[in-house]
Amino acid sequence: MKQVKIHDKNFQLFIPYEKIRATIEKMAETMNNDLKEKNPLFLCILNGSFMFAAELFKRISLIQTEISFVKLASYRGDKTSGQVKQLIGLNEVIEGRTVVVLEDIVDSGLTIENIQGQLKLLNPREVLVATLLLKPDALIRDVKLDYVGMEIPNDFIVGYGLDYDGLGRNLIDIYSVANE
Ligand SMILES: O=P(O)(O)OC[C@H]1O[C@H](OP(=O)(O)OP(=O)(O)O)[C@H](O)[C@@H]1O
Ligand SMILES: Nc1nc2[nH]cnc2c(=O)[nH]1
Repeated sequence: MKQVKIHDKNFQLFIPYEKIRATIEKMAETMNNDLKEKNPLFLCILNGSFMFAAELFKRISLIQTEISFVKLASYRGDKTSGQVKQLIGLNEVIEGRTVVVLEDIVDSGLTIENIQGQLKLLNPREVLVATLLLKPDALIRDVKLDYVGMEIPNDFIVGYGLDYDGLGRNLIDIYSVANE
């Protein structure tokens, strides 16, 4: 069994690349059917989603489509607002458009809920969400997810864009933390 040590933790192979690729191929096929005539704007949420976004977007066969890359920036607000995560880097006008948010993982659901809320203020036609991975047992928010690649258990994972303290994003397969 393939293993890797990152910082202080051991990880074992969990989802091989071939399975990831096949999952994304299926997602793209469904989206190609659903999003015809919609001129969708895909929004890749950096950092973790870059590999998923690249693998998916090259399989989107529509001509009228674009992709853009945004990030959630943490900064200290005033004492009352506390920690605020603001969506930055969105240069496109999304009013009246179909936006497809691309996430690598939905865990608690807090991030995607925040992103959906911020995008809806800009009056898009609709905000759809595509996530490669979902941890159903970790969800604490009732979020609407339109395309889910795979459901996984509530264990910490790395690889394929996902990091452990900055490292592991370059692993081609997905690994899960080993129980020791
Ligand atoms: O559902 P949640 O519990 O909110 O977790 C999901 C979020 O966590 C990860 O991002 P992270 O904050 O680790 O940033 P990164 O993508 O830059 O690694 C992932 O890319 C999602 O955006
Ligand atoms: N690397 C990593 N980031 C996450 N963000 C939310 N859940 C996870 C996870 O399991 N692994």
